Amino acid sequence: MVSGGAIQIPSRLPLLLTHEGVLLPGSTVRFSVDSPRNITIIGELLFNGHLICHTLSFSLCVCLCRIGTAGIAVQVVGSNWPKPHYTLLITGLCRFSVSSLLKERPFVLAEVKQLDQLERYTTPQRDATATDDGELGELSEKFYQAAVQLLGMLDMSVPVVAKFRRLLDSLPRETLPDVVASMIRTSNKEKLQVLDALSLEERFKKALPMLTRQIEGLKLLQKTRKTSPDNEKRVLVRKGTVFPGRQFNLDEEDEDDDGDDTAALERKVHGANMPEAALKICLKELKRLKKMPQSMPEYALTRNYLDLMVELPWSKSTKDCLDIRAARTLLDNDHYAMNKLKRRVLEYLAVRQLKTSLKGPILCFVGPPGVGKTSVGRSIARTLGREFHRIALGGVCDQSDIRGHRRTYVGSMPGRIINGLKTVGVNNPVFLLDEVDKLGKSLQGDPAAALLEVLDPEQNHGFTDHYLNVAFDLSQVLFIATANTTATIPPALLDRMEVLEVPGYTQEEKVEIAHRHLIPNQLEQHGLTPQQLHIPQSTTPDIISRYTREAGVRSLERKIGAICRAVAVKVAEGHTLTKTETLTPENSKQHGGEGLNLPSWSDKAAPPELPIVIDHIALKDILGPPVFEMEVSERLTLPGVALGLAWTPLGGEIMFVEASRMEGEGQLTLTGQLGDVMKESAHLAISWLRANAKTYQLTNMVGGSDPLEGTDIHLHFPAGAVTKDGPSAGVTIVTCLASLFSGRLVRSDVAMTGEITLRGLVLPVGGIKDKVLAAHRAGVKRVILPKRNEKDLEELPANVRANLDFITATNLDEVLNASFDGGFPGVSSTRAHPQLTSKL
Ligand SMILES: Nc1ncnc2c1ncn2[C@@H]1O[C@H](COP(=O)(O)OP(=O)(O)OP(=O)(O)O)[C@@H](O)[C@H]1O
Repeated sequence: MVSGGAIQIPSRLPLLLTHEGVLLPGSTVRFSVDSPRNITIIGELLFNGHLICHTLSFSLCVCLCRIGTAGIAVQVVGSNWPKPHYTLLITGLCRFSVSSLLKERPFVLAEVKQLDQLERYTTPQRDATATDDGELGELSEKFYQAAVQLLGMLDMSVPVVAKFRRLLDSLPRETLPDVVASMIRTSNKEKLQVLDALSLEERFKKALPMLTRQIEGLKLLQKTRKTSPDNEKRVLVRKGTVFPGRQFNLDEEDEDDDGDDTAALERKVHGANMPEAALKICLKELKRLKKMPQSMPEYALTRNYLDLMVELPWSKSTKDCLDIRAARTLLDNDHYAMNKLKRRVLEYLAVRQLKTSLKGPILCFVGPPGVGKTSVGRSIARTLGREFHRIALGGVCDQSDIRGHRRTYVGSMPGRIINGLKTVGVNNPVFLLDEVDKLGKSLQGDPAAALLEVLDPEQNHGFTDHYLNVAFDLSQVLFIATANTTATIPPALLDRMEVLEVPGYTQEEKVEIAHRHLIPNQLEQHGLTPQQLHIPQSTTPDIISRYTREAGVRSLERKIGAICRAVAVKVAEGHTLTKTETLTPENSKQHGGEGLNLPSWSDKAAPPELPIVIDHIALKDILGPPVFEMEVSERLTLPGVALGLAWTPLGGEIMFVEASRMEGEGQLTLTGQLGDVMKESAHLAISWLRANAKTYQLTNMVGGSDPLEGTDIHLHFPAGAVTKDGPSAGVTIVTCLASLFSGRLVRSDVAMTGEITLRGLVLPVGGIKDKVLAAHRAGVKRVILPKRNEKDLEELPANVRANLDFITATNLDEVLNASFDGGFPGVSSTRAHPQLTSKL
C-alpha cells in the first residue's frame, strides 16, 4: 500500500457503520459492534486469517456521511455467547470520500478515495504549517498556544494529561485540529464538522472556537470553585469540560460523559458530610474508579458503592418536635382503647424528651395480628416529627439480610438497615422491626445475632454493614419491634427489649374502633361519603361476631371494605329514583328502611342524597351467609364434649374437646395434631379418671370399676389441621371424660382452662386475658380458671368482667362441680377429701 513514498489505504474498504461517536484521524475510539452487518465484517475479515492490527484497515463512516475516516482495529474484545457482541478499539488514520458503493450485503463495501496524507501522522518531522507564514501559519500557532494553555489548566499529575503534554510538541501542527477536537468536550455534530473540513485552514477554523470555549469554561469554573488549592486542579479536571482520558493514539475510552460523572461523584463525596473514615474509603475507591475502564465489571460495583455512600444520610437528620400533650392527643385520636400501651409509650417519649442522652430500652409490642402494633409505631414517628420506616423481618434467615453482603460477592447489597436509611434519607428515623418473632436461622448465619448489635445502644453507634465496610452511627435511630409472641424471640434479643403486651379487643371496643376509625377510613379509601353509606351501630356487632373471629380488627376492616365496594358499585351505577317515583315513609318502611327515610340495600330506587343503610338483610346480601354461628350451644348436645380455652399467637380461641368410647382393650387414641405436652395432659387426665372413677361413680361399658376395662377411648381436638400444644387443656379433658363416663352433658355456656396434676390440683396457666376475651366473643357465660390466675382478671375490661361468671378452682372437684348443671355426683363433695386421723 505504499506508492511513490506515500502510504495509501486500499481503494476498496468495508464500511463499519455506527452512530455511537465520531472517529477523527489521530484519535482512538472504542465502538461496540452488535448490528448484523458490522458483526459480519468482524467475522469475515478480522477472524478469517487476517492479522487484526496491521493488515486490515477499516473505514468508519458516521451516519453514512460522504466523508469517513479509515482506521485500524487495534483491539477486539467480546464473545459470541449468548449472542455476538464485540467492542472494537479503532485508531483513525486518515479521511476518505466514498466514490461508489460496491455492495450492501452482507456488509457495505465501498470504492473510496483517500483525502489525507497518511505520513503526516506517522512522520512528525514534516510539518506543512511550520513553514507557512501566511494565515494558516498564524492559525496553527494560535491553535498550538491555545492547546498549551488548556494543558496548563489540567492536572499534570494525571498520567494521561502528562502524556498528551509530551505528544503535543512532537505532533505535526496540521494534525492538531483532529487530535484536539477528538479530545475536548464537543458534540458529535461539531466533530463531524471538523471531519468534513477538507482544507487544513478550514479545519483549524472549525476546531479553534471549540478549544477556546473549553478554556473559557475551565476559567469560569476556576473562578466559581473555591476549594482548597490542592484539590482545585484535580476537581477542575474531573468537573468538567475536559477529560484527559481522551488523547492521541492512546487506547483510552471515550469517556467524556463518564468523566463528567466521576467529577460530579467526587463533588458529592465531599459534600456528603461523612465521617473521616468513610471519606477516606470513598476517595480511595474514587481513585480506583478513575483508573478503571467502564467495561470492567468492577467499575459498576465500585460506582454503585460510591453512589450509596454519597446517598447515605451521614449527618442529615430531622429535628424532633416532641410535645407530650400533643403526642397524647395524637395517640388518642389515632387509636381507641389500648390505654396501657399508650401510657407506656407516653412515659417513654417523656423520658426521651427530658434526658438528652438517647440510650433507652427498645420497645417491643407483642400481641395478636391486627391489634394496631404497626400503626402505634407509625403514630410515634408522627408525634416525634420523624421519618418512619418498616423493616419486615418475617422469614429472614440470613444474617446478610441485616448486615449486608461483602462486596467481594457478585450481586452484593447492603443490609436492610442501611437500605432503610437510604430510603428515608435521614439518620434519625423511627425503624419498626416488624415480626421479630419470625426471624429464621440458616447456614448463612443467625440474623438475630446481627440484630443484637443493631439494637444494643452501647454498640450501635459503630454498626458496620459488610457492604459498606465502614461504621455507620445508628444511635440516633429509634427502634421499635413488634411480635406476635415472645416465645420464639431469641432470649438475647428479648433481653434488650422492653415487652409491651397488646392484647386483643373486646366486642365493644371493636364496635368503637369500627365507628371511629375503620368505617371513616374505608369510606375515604373507596371514595364514598357518610351521605352515601351508613353502617348503623346495631349492624357492627353482627359483622364482628358472625363474620369475623379474631383478636384484632384486620378482618373486620376487610369486611367493611367489602361492604364499601359493594355500595360503591351501586353508587356508581346511579342509584337513583326513577323520575315518576318518590320515596314515602310507607314505601321506605316496606323496603326495610326501619321507618326512617333512609333507603336500605334492597331498595331498587332511592334519591341519591340519602345514604344506603346496611341492615341485617343487606349484610347477608353483601357478605353472604354468616361464617360463624353460635356453635357453642350446638356442639354441646352430647355427653363427651367440653369447651376449653386456648392461647395462640393469633390471640385467644375457644377449643372443643371431644371424647368417645368403644369396646376395646383399654387403648387411648389422640387426634388433632397434638404436641407432646398436650398428649401428656391427656394421659394425666385418664390416670386421674381411673384413680377417681369410684369416687365419682364413673362406669365403663362392662360395668367394672376401671373405666378403661374393655373400653377404648378416642379423644379428638378439632380443628384437626391446626397444631396444638400446652398443658392448659388438662381440666377440659377431665371434664370431657367425666361427661362421657357419667353420660351427663357439660353446661353449654361453660369454657375452662387450667393445668392438672395427678393429685387433681389445678395449676395456673398463661394468656388468661386473651382466653377470656375469646370466651366472651363466643358467647360463653361462665369461665372456669385456676385460682392462682385470679389476679389476671384485673386486666380485663369492666364490661367483660360484668358479663361473665368466673369460677376459680384449686382442684378438679371444683371444676367438675362448676361444669355440670347441679354439680357433679354428691359423693365427691362428701368423700373427696377424707380427714386423716392420727393414731398417736
Ligand atoms: N385501637 C385501634 N384504633 C384504631 N385503629 C386500629 C386500632 N387497632 C388497630 N387498628 C387498625 O387496624 C389495622 C391493623 O393494624 P396494624 O397493621 O397496626 O396491626 P398489627 O398489630 O401491626 O398487625 P400485624 O401483627 O399483623 O403486623 C390498621 O388499619 C389500624 O389502623
